[in-house]
Amino acid sequence: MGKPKANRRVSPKEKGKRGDPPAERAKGGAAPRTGMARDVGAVVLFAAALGSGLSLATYSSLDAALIAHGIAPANLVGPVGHRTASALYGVLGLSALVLPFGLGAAAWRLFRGAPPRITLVSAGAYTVLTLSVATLGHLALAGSVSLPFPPGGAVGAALARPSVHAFSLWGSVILVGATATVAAIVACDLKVQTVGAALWRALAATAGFLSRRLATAVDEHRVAVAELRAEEAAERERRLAAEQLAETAEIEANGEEAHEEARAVAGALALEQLRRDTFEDPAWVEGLAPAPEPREEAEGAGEGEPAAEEPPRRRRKAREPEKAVDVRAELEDPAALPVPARAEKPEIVVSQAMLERARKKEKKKEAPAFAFQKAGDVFQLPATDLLDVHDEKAKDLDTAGLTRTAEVIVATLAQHGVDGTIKHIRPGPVVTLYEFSPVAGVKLARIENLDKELTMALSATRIRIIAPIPGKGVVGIEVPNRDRATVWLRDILESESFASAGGFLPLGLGKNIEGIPYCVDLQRMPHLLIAGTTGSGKSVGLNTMILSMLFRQTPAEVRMIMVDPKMTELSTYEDIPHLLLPVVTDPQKAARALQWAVDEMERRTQILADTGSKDLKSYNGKVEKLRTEGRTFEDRDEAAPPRKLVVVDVAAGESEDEVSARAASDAAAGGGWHPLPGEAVAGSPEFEDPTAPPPADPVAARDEKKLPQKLPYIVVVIDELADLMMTAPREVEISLARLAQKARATGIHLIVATQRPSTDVVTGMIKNNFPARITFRLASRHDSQTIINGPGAETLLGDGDMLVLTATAPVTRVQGAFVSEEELHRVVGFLKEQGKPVYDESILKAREGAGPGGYDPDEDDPVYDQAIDLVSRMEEVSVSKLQREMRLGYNKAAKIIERMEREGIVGPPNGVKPRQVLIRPAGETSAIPNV
Ligand SMILES: Nc1ncnc2c1ncn2[C@@H]1O[C@H](COP(=O)(O)OP(=O)(O)OP(=O)(O)O)[C@@H](O)[C@H]1O
Repeated sequence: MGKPKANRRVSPKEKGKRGDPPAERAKGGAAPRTGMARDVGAVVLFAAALGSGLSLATYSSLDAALIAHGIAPANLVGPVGHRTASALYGVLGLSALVLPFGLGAAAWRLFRGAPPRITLVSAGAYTVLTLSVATLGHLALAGSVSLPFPPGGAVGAALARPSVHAFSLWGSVILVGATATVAAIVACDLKVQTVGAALWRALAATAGFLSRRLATAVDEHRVAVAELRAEEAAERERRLAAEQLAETAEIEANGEEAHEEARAVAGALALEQLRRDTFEDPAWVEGLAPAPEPREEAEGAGEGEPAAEEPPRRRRKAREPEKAVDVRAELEDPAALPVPARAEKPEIVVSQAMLERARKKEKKKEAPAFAFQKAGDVFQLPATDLLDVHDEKAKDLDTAGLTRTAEVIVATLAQHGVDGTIKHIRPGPVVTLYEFSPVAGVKLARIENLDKELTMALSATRIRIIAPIPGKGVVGIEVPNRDRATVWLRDILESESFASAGGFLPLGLGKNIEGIPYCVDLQRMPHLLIAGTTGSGKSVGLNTMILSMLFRQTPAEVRMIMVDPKMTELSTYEDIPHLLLPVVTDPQKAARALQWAVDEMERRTQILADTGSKDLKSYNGKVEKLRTEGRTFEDRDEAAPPRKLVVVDVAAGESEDEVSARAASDAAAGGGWHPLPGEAVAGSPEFEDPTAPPPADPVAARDEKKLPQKLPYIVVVIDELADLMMTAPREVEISLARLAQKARATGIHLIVATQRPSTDVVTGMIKNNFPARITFRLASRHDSQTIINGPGAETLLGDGDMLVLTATAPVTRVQGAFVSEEELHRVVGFLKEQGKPVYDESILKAREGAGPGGYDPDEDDPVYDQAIDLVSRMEEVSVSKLQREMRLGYNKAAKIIERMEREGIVGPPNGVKPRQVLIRPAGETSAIPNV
């Protein structure tokens, strides 16, 4: 019988092959059939899903009538589809739509070979899901939407009723909603977290989308509002600018009444600012309310006095949305609105000069063409008609732009911790000055250090900060105008400032920043040092200065020496009758010319001392008087001999009468007062007036020659000191220093220009002796320091923008006058037609031992021997005669004459006459008893 079957262990393989129980075998044999049934089931379910889906989706209640009349219904699945859908909707309501999805999902599972058990669970879950959705449909939509079937169907209605009864509506919704969710999870085999995460993502995406849409909408709205406001503000500013310009002019004309008007305009501007502030706040939508008309605002502002404490409070108020309505109310009633201090607009102070620009044209026609022109005997001064006419229409003042710039300045400074206000704006032709008052405690250096920030904020090329403006207690911020006006030389020369500028040598420099003509008197300065980088307007400036003098003075009154080593600028003046020398271009010769000027200064000093004249003006005054009387200095001295102090030696028994008699005999012997050390007071030949007509009567001319002659002023103009300093630094430096120290009284003045203000050119000695300086734009702050003892020149704009420093006034900014080449040539041509210059070129010849002043002829001096040889052949000699004959400097000639006097070769000084020569050349018999 073998082993019992129960004890035998069988491998699973074997189980399958031969040990399978009948049931398992039957199962294994049915597998192919099961697979087929599943596939068939899947297809059937898919077809049912599709059919039901199409039936439901294309359901229409009207189809019933169509079908009744034998017409094909709209339902895609035909009358059957319509009826099926109608039944499903009727029973299940909207939840009928779950059915096709459920059938489709089941078909999909069968296709994938999922176990039928799971499919059954899923089917159960779907059923529950369908029922709960039907109930929810009824709970949520019954009575509120119009559908051709009950939203929850018959089933939904049936289930909802007891549920509502038990849990009321919200309880039922929660309960049925939870049931539906669970059913969906089971039916779709989903995890709670997955569903939660999906829901959360959906919510987040929806929220993000909505917030983006909202932000875009707000931005678009804000931009639209801002554009609207900008247009509104621009229009208002245009109107205000036009009104204010007219009113500013009226202020000047109508005094008090116009002042009220100005206040009204200021109030209107302040109100506008407040409106802007309000509008930019969160309450901006409210701010769209139309602004009150400026006229009304002005009236309101005019009634309320500015309240210093108002602005912060008012701003805060405007920023509280719930109070924005109040602000609007105030805006609509400007009469109730005090003008806040913050919104107080700076006063635009338009100088009379600027206002007159518009009226100038008419005025000019009324005025004489050349008010100060004086008719010389022969020489005719040039008329300003030689210069071009520039009737440029004065541009309207951009008050809105000026105010805006002031706001930017205040805001930028505040941004960097410097609070304050701008009270006055002073527009000028080229720059506008904003006067900034910082609050107490602000260090001015901080403001100065913010120049770059301000320059950037104002989009300016350069700005200049004057901290503080001397005598004003405010900080000046000079901002270049967008449109620079040109200052024409003709306007300056025709201005009252120039006509009334006192002094002999007025220089029409240009206009100050308020547009007022700015003229200085070279005689008072009394010398001028000018610096400026190339292209800064230095040469044009020199031309306007030279022309100012040429328009004013004849060659008999002013002579010039021009030194132009660059051989560019001053050569234009070649051959005008005012020149003492051809324009000097050789630096060596320039050094000699300077030395000559020093000698001439010494000579003049002596003349002034001997004629008892304080300065050249007083000397020329005396000469003029003597000439009208037909007398000389000698005649004058005889007519009114000087009082002489005599000492009575009482101790020696001398009486007053004896002493007087002794003094009288001394005087008779030539020991009396002598005005000149042997010099002829009459002008040296080089100072003869080249434009004077030839004398009609030679006898009268000879008598006339005996009369003293006036001495002209001498102006030495050097364009490029650096070139001279490279050639003969020591000589030039000493000459310039000596002239600068002493030449003023003698009528010799210097204008020295350089583009290199380094300390090897403008040495300490030169600088110290030139207290008056002008600087055009310089390369660095350091250079500026050298010239005007402080910064500023490096921030100038070029094109004639300059700073003027005099010994008596603080640094003044001036826009230099402009004169074109053509104008210059016209004037020079006119002058040349008047006469030719008389040059004394011996001035430029090299002199031996021509060192300034220190010469003292010793025993073996060959020059002294030559001088004795020369003098012995003369009857009379004077220092200047010896000077000319031997081409010596004045000092050297004077020293030689003094030694000759000591040695008995020439006589003592003889009033204004030359000295008598007391020797004869070797071999000749002397006619003079004491030789
Ligand atoms: N006062 C002015 N107003 C308007 N423009 C001016 C004025 N001065 C000078 N300019 C302009 O600047 C240019 C240069 O001026 P200028 O020749 O005087 O400079 P510079 O300092 O003498 O230079 P350089 O040393 O190279 O000769 C002029 O051609 C002119 O266009």
